[in-house]
Amino acid sequence: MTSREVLPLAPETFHLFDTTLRDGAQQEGLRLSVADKLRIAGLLDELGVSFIEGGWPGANPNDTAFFAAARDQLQLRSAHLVAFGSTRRAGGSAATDPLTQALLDAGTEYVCIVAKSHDRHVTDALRTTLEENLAMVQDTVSHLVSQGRHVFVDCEHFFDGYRSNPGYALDVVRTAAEAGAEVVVLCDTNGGMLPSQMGDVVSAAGAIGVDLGIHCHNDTGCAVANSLAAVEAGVMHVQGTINGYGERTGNADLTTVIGNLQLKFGWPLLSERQLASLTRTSHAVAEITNQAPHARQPYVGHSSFAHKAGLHASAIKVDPDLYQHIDPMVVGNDMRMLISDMSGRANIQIKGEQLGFDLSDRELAARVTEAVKQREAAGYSYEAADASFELLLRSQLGELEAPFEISSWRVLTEHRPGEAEGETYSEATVKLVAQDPETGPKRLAVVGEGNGPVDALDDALTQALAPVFSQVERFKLLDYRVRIMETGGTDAVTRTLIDMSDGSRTWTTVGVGGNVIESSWEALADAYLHGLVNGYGTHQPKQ
Ligand SMILES: CC(=O)SCCNC(=O)CCNC(=O)[C@H](O)C(C)(C)COP(=O)(O)OP(=O)(O)OC[C@H]1O[C@@H](n2cnc3c(N)ncnc32)[C@H](O)[C@@H]1OP(=O)(O)O
Ligand SMILES: CC(=O)C(=O)O
Repeated sequence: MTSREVLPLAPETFHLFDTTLRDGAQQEGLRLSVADKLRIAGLLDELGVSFIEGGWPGANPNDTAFFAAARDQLQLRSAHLVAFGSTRRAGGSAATDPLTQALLDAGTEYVCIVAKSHDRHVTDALRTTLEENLAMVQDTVSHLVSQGRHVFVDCEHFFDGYRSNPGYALDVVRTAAEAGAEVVVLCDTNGGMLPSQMGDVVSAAGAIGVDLGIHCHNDTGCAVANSLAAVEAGVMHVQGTINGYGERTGNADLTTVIGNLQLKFGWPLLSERQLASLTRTSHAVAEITNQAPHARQPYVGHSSFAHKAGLHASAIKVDPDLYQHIDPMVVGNDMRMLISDMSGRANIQIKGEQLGFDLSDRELAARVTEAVKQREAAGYSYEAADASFELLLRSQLGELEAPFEISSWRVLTEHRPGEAEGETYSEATVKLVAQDPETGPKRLAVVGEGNGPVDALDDALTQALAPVFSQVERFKLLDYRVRIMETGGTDAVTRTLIDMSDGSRTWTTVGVGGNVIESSWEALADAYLHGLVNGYGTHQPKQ
């Protein structure tokens, strides 16, 4: 881990400003209810951000209701809630502007208003004069200050505005500062900047002598880098969103910004405990917003500390720092070792150790590595299927005492004309021998039903095993993924991955076959085998 002191600024006066609930909610496909917003605000407060921008009161009933609910229900420990709005309408007065009043009615101590700072936006979008826009900034900020609010001003399109008319863009910053804004935030609204272009512009605004903030969008893929460049140029307030949610390509991802400020700049912005909640917060917010987590997200992604290549694993075995820029635990993440055809002995040894097996014997590790490579060549993929890898390992070690053996299975699917649209129905027969721990081998033959062949096989397998292993009734098939693939030659093979759960843990198996039923059956049978071998579904699972 490298850490360096970047700035003379005191970290304790630095603002981490989260706008997930306002700009994050501007993302396509993202919709937050009042309850969602309250939950996310609670998570952000626990994480330790300084400000939580909650939305635009008066712009829509949901945001207005959020601020009303926040007043009654939200008890923030350290963060301040911020209401967002804009400068008053052209030609009006802040004192009588309905949206400015709604901002005050939100009842927050802090407000953030967006102001135009690009001359062409003033003349073409606002359709007013440059002087009137300055008057709008002055009037709105001073009115809000006179009503006891701490005011931040977002200078929209500041960087494009500075390129078009630097004097005017700076006049907007100066006007906001003179009217009482505590922080003037330079916004890369179109997200078109590059890190090397930030410093000079930020320094020019800094010469005005007001505290500056930065708000970057990610249209060049540089939102985080641009934010850090602005911090290096002297801003003391960074705006961003959890997981980089936001309009178009999103905002600066605050999880990455925090990781970098704390672990690379060496600023203790969050406590150790708060920093260790970064991954959990990112995933919890993804869950609430119903967005799939981004596996390769820096610091907090599922793959951020996942190692696949054999050479990497062999060095990691000596010292994990050799292939990791930080200790993943610091941000609440974890190192994962992936098993694949790119594995060498070291991957297998580390993974085996994590699963509780001693693979220190080089020959044994080499034999398992070879078995993995052979099976991967045949179409198996162990990267996501830890449970199948564990079964392979047990079998290679001669430690697999199978609690059941399949004698045969069969599945039929038929279409039955019904009263309306008819129905498709599947029936499966499974014959097996279960090793009853008390009475010995027991031969069982069962017919299962389902709305599809895999469902019917699952039903039959559960029914067949349940008389001997009642815990299988807690096993539930959670997810089922099929992929048709070519392997070396001309024949296609089908690979199936199955996620199974017993309610408290989830495991994944892989099956491969010449058709979808065959591969599904292998993954399904292995999922039951893995669950039983490990004692899942019982109250006291084997360790
Ligand atoms: C860069 C950003 O992301 S800023 C945040 C943007 N977020 C949003 O727009 C989401 C919430 N917005 C809304 O619900 C609506 O746009 C509202 C309620 C704010 C306004 O709705 P409407 O009154 O129907 O106006 P509409 O959205 O069509 O146009 C915006 C108006 O605000 C004006 N306006 C735009 N920016 C500003 C500003 N900084 N200060 C004052 N007025 C502004 C526009 O000129 C336009 O005026 P017009 O009605 O005279 O044409
Ligand atoms: C204010 C804001 O969201 C922007 O300029 O992008």
